[in-house]
Amino acid sequence: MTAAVTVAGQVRIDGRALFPPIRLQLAPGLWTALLGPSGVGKSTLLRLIAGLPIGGVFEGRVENRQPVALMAQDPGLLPWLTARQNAALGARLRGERPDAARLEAILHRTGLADHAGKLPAVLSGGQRQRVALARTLMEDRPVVLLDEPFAALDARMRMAMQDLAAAVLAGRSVLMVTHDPAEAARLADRIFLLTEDGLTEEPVPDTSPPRRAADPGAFACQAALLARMIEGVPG
Ligand SMILES: Nc1ncnc2c1ncn2[C@@H]1O[C@H](COP(=O)(O)OP(=O)(O)OP(=O)(O)O)[C@@H](O)[C@H]1O
Repeated sequence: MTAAVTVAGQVRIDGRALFPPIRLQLAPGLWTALLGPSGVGKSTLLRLIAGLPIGGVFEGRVENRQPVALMAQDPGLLPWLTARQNAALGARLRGERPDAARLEAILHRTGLADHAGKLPAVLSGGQRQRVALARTLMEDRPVVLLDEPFAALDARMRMAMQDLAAAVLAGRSVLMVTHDPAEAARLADRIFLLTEDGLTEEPVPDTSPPRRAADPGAFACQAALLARMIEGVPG
């Protein structure tokens, strides 16, 4: 079993700490979900683990850093490349030939086969997000960081893409930021909630992910998470 990637410390933006010192450990080979209010620093934690610059000062360390694939909130597609070329971008940037069979299979499984020759400008928001997902699934990395990866998808497509990601990324250490407690309850082996008060680990269902949409344990987990997420909200 590979050592767990861990981010420990705190982040200051303009001198103000976003949250008290935390220690977030990814479950090796499993899915970890991270929820929390907008602006609390979830994407910043992903960028720290990816070794990318952040908008503030990090006081702490990242332990057991490993090669990552990052799917950022913004699909970040190159506008002059087709969906297929964008999906294969990682290999091209490394000067490698993309695995053509794998590329076509992933384009097919992300529902992009009929759109693979189109430029991002003529794709819908959900199609663009699926190109970014396809690009991430093409990468063969031990750690995969997903920032709200299914947020732009309709309910049916979202569930299909969740199942696809769970299958393709089996055995990877995945950290997924999401605002959707149902998504966390369906996909995660471990769930954390980050707030201005710190990081807490939340209970997960006792079944293995990906869970059925109607799984009673996932429903109960979703309800409990929602209650935790709106604690202190008036009304
Ligand atoms: N490049 C930057 N320069 C300055 N401040 C930044 C920069 N990037 C992020 N921030 C600030 O850092 C804080 C945390 O941002 P971050 O994107 O990590 O939040 P988040 O929890 O992912 O939010 P959301 O759920 O809305 O995506 C926010 O207050 C944001 O304004």
